[in-house]
Amino acid sequence: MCTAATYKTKDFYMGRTLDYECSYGEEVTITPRGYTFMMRHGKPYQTKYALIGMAHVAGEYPLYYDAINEKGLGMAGLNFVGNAFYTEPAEGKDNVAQFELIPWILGQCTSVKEARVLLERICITNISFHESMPVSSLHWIIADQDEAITLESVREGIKIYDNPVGVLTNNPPFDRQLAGLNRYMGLSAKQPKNTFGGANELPLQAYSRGMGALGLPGDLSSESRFVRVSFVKMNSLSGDSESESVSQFFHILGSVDQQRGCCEVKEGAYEITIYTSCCNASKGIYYYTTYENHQITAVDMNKEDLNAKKLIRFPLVCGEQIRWQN
Ligand SMILES: C[C@H](CCC(=O)NCCS(=O)(=O)O)[C@H]1CC[C@H]2[C@@H]3[C@H](O)C[C@@H]4C[C@H](O)CC[C@]4(C)[C@H]3C[C@H](O)[C@]12C
Repeated sequence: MCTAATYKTKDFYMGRTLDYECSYGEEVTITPRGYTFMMRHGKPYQTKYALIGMAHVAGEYPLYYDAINEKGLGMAGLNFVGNAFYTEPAEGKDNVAQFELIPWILGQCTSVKEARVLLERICITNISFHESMPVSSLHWIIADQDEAITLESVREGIKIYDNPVGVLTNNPPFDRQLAGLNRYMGLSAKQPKNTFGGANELPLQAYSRGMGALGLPGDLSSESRFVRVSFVKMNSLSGDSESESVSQFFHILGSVDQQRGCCEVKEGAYEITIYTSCCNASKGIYYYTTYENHQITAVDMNKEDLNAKKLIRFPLVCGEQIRWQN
């Protein structure tokens, strides 16, 4: 399972949890401007804008899971198993393999508005990066400071949904996830009023704090995480400084954190939150924590040469960094 969310204070933030039972060996990776991608279906393509994100680097190829670009546009791919449907290349379309999609969009768009134009002629193809790698079944959130959309390639074709909550998890398809929120419209951060018996009121009491959100689902299913993180995000309050915003963002995604042992995917294998990211998309900073490193680590793309010829790679800092006080 995975969860992605956006957050706006003075700057625009976007991030995700990457939940899985094994890691593919990812690194924070900067793709500079003018980097050439050998496209599977067409002419080589050069990025106009630099991007920073989490990627598994194969040779000199960054296989991005999520990223932002230097213009403040962000994108994340989340599992969509059983619903994602990619096709053969189509005549007259921009044929883009699933693993090429993030650099294809972020390398040439400055906003969701521009991405929408590009997506009108896209065909996401079912070719794998390498025979040793499966084709991932994903859907994507694409967001900037003004709006967010969800992109799904399903059997009926390409679907683009406005995403007014700025949240994405996994199955079912996004329209059903969003409709699911209707069931929770009574939830509130305020204490509940007693309306239980209508005119025949019972003397019921709110005997504990937090009862306004009673019924908020607490389990790890994708639908429940969608509701929970949407509630937390929509009610979130923080100062707008960098540290207050980043701190609050990690708390938002903390509401869907997965602890080892709670979600068995096969005998003896458990899904965990491998990493949690928070990108300041306005400033080009990638913050992350890992399952075993709760200290926030950051990489600022603007401290690097964005016109470099090669990928700039940062292996993840893993292992708890404990600050001893005595
Ligand atoms: C496993 C990851 C998604 C995590 C997730 O959504 N978990 C939810 C599980 S479930 O639905 O609830 O069952 C996905 C997100 C991005 C994926 C990677 C990226 O797409 C980049 C390449 C693409 C290649 O085709 C496969 C390797 C890969 C390196 C992918 C491995 C894996 O599928 C990743 C890492």
